[in-house]
Formats: sequence, C-alpha cells, structure tokens
Amino acid sequence: MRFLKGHGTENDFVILPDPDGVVDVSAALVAKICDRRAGIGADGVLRVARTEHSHEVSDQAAEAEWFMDYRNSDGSVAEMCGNGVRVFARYLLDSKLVDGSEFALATRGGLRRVRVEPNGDLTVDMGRPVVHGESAASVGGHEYHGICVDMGNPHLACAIGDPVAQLDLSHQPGFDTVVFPAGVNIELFNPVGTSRAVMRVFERGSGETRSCGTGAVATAVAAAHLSGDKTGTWTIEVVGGTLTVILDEDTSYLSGPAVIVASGELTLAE
Ligand SMILES: N[C@@H](CCC[C@H](N)C(=O)O)C(=O)O
Repeated sequence: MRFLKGHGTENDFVILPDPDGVVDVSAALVAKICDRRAGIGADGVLRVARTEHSHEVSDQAAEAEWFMDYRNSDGSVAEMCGNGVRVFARYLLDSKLVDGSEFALATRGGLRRVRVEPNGDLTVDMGRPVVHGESAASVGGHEYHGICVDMGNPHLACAIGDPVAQLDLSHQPGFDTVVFPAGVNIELFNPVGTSRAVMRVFERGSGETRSCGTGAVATAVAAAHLSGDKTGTWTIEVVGGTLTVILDEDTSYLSGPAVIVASGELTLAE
C-alpha cells in the first residue's frame, strides 16, 4: 500500500491514498502505522477516498469529490481534524486531484472549504464554533477551568495562569465524563496581549501533539470570550509553529502551513 507523510505545524499524519474506498483501516493497523518506533510514526492517519465510496458524510458534504477519513493514533475515529484538512488538501493539490485555489472536501463533521493563500499557506473554513458551557480539566493536581467548544469534535479550552511550557502532559488530564461522554481534546493556553495565545494540547486518541487545528480555533474562541470579544484575528502559538485563526459572526477560519515530506510503500500488516 502506498503512503505519504505530511504535517501541519508538526501535527503529523500518514496519508493513505484509497480512491476506490477499498482499504480496511482497522484500529489495529492505524495504531501500528502511528507507532513512532515500530511503525512510521504519526499523530493520525488520513485515508483519501472518493466521497461516493463513503457512507459517513452528510448530503451537503457529499458535493465534495474527496472524503477525509481521519483516525487518531490509537485507531479511534474522529469527526474533524483542522490540521488534517490542511495536510489532506496539500496532498490533493500536489497530486493534481483538485483544480484551482479554492475547493471543498468532505469530513465526518461536514463540508470544509479550503483556500490556497498567495504565500502557499492553506486556509480552512472551519464552520461556526459552538460554545456549550464551562467545565474543568485537571493536570498534575491542578484544576483548570475553561469553556466547552464544539468544532465538529469536542474541545475544552482553558486559560491558565501557570506557564504552559511547564505543564506535564505525559498523562491523560482529568475531565468530566458526564460533560464529555465521548472524550475531549483539552487545550491549555496562556493569553498574551489581546490577540495572541500560547497553547498546548492533549488530544483525545493521540495524547499530547505539537499542534491541533480545531484546538487552535477553540482556544481563539476561549481567549476572545475572556476579552469580551466574539470576533477578531488570533495568533495561536503551538509547540510546532504558528496558526492564525479568524473568528467572524458566522464562521471561523484556520490558516497555516502544510507540507508533504515523504512517500513510500507500506509493508506493515495487521
Ligand atoms: N489534530 C486535530 C484533531 C484530531 C482529532 C482529535 N484528536 C479528536 O479525537 O477529536 C486537529 O488539527 O484539529
């Protein structure tokens, strides 16, 4: 099976081209591929299938030719991945599977429109973030309060006083399983001034990663909430680079770099 490897601000993915939708990506195979010692190593897998071969997309999303089948590194399925969309889009562009500088792709979370910026960065229309209350995460014996943001997938974004660089995110943070029965991606951030935040993330199904696109938007929403705003442009600094988030009345946009770094033949079997 052919594979490619790519990343967006060091949130890294193995891409499996499967235009006819015939590859069975079992949880065990995904976990093996993502293993950083026994496999290729990645935060997740992006299977690239024609939307007509997927039964998991809404009617609206079915208008896109390509479906991003995203899996976390533990093999679990997620609805959306913001950096994944950008890396997936880079693969489609490099492989000439899409035309022009604006196109859409299908995800389990719905249709996502992508635009190529003049500097080569990719911007994704991430849809309208939905805020649904407050909750708390516990890390290293500290409890941090934050807001719950649905980006198609679940997030808890917490502004914290301690420097994020000092957090130990080697273990799953505690969270309220009544609020998040299907698990949650947890962002911990330090607001810097009025339009910047430094963020770390512990992702559901993947552990700490060096970036998370949906998490960056959730962080911008939480940071804006703190400063009494609903709209604006936010610079989100993640461990693997810098992302830009624009919040407007109706939707949100995520921009940043995405690159393909390798390709090869996968010999791993389940
Ligand atoms: N890294 C992603 C989010 C991937 C999915 C997440 N772990 C989940 O289970 O919801 C991003 O860039 O958004």
